[in-house]
Amino acid sequence: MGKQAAAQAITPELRRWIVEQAQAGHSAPVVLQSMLDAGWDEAVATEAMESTLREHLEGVAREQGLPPAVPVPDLAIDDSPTVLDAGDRAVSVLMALAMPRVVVLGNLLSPEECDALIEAARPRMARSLTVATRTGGEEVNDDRTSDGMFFQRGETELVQRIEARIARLLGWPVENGEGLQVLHYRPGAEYKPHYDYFDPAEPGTPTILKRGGQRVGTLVMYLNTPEKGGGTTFPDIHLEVAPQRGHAVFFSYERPHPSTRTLHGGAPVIAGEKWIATKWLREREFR
Ligand SMILES: O=C(O)CCC(=O)C(=O)O
Ligand SMILES: [Fe+2]
Repeated sequence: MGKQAAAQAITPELRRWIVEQAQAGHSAPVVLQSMLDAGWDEAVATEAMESTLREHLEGVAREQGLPPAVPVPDLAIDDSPTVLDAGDRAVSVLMALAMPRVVVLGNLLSPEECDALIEAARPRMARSLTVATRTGGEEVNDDRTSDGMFFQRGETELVQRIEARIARLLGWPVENGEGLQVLHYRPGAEYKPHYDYFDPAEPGTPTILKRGGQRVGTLVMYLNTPEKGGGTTFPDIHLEVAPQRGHAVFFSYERPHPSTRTLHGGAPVIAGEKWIATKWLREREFR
């Protein structure tokens, strides 16, 4: 059995040893097991590994000139639950990837909620604009051939309910969310692969960041099920999420950089149509 946790200090020597093990190609479970075999308390060993490797990777990233990592929203799925309590609803976990963080959820929205969102959005749809990082304004973008609209945060009782559910699931304040965006794709419409964070190299980005900082996470909720096509694709990781009504895909990005491998897009709708609601999460309060 391990020594008393209180008696076990995470020393610089231990940190150096952990980094050496990782550099020698030993996987995290193997390194952890050898620490346990040597008498380390499991909680202390896990914390030592996590904090050491996080700091080490952050140092390597900084040396490579990457922007610093920031905290991101996430789901409480460390112990592999099949169902999450979203307050007013039991949401299923259908697939989870750690790096990049991508989680597919089932039953996030009821069929009635999906229909009600579509009907509330329908009269307000216009050709989608994207945020123009060159200027900080908005512009029509040929990469995005859908129609869209934004709800104000908390605009209706339904929007409020969904936003509260999302905040609870992701452990991220409602105030840090942008207003819900609803998008409608007709056959042939698509959203070419892109990143949701704002490119730090673009001149308009500092203006955009004044409203709540960077985007750090995205939740795409499917409001209907197209007959064919319309999946959400992640080209870097060869993943395509099927658009099923009431399901959602969440992903996060701890720095505004392609190394997050969160390149994604809406594949062309081949038959039928596609409706989604997207919630973007910011670092801070979005006003
Ligand atoms: O249509 C999709 O599946 C993806 C939508 C998307 O990338 C976005 O709204 O930022
Ligand atoms: Fe996106």
